[in-house]
Amino acid sequence: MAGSKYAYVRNFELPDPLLQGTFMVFRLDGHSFHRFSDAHEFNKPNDLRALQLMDHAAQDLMEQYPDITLAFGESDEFSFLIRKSASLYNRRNAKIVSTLTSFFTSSYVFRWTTYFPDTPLKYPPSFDGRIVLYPSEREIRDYFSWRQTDTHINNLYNTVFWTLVQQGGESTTQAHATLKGTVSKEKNEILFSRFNINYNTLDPRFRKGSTIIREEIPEDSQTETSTASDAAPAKHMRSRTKPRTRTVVLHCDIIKDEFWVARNDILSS
Ligand SMILES: Nc1nc2c(ncn2[C@@H]2O[C@H](COP(=O)(O)OP(=O)(O)OP(=O)(O)O)[C@@H](O)[C@H]2O)c(=O)[nH]1
Ligand SMILES: [Mg+2]
Repeated sequence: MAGSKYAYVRNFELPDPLLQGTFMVFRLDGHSFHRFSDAHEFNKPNDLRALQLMDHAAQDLMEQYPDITLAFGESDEFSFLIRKSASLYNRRNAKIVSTLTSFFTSSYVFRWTTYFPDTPLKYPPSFDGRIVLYPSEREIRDYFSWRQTDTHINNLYNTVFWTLVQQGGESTTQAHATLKGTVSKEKNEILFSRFNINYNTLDPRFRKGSTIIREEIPEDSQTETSTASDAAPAKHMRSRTKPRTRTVVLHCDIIKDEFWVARNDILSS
């Protein structure tokens, strides 16, 4: 059918392909979550329910998009590694970013009541999203090390800050002043000497963030009701050669070589 006289406006749309053969890192971040966490009374410094909800939305996204091989999340953000060879939406930048951000956001809202049964949503949360391309494995490993180091720095600060306020009776202004200019060692020392808290024994979830990988489901536990990914085709259509996988949340050291050596499939293809 011939286009209308208006159809020429389409020519103003520009292609936005992402370079082939490069790793894509898709990161999303809660918009104004300082306000959102206050409005919904998140526990300070870490709200387990909020973190588990983020993890669940991230798992939903990985189950929807098999090209994602790894995810890492902390606070109100999550990063996803999309394989180099992915042809997802013809590698169109805006299409991938908008669709994945939208899917994650709706999953977050969809599962809200599971984690916050007694806290009605006061307004719709939103997330921003972006993709950064990286040429090689080195940058990918450094990228995830960067995010996990950030988790550590933020969590140590927030832990000491809120301990000074909640257990030390300091005002938030005083706590800021107490921590001003301190290095990690001094923050650890404040926790230990004043509150008898050994930072290294606190829940690794808070110290190390959430790392989500895929693992193969053993053949004998593959049932119709399993929570496996791969947007499961009918059982009789499944390829026998391609094992089904499920996503698993870990709180481990993604910075260490061991993580990558044990899971070389994350960076392959
Ligand atoms: N109390 C509490 N607050 C949290 C938790 N996780 C995230 N937040 C809040 O979310 C904020 C996330 O930081 P940012 O992403 O830098 O800040 P933001 O307000 O979301 O601002 P933009 O991302 O720039 O829109 C933190 O500063 C906290 O205020 C949590 O577990 N407990
Ligand atoms: Mg944010």
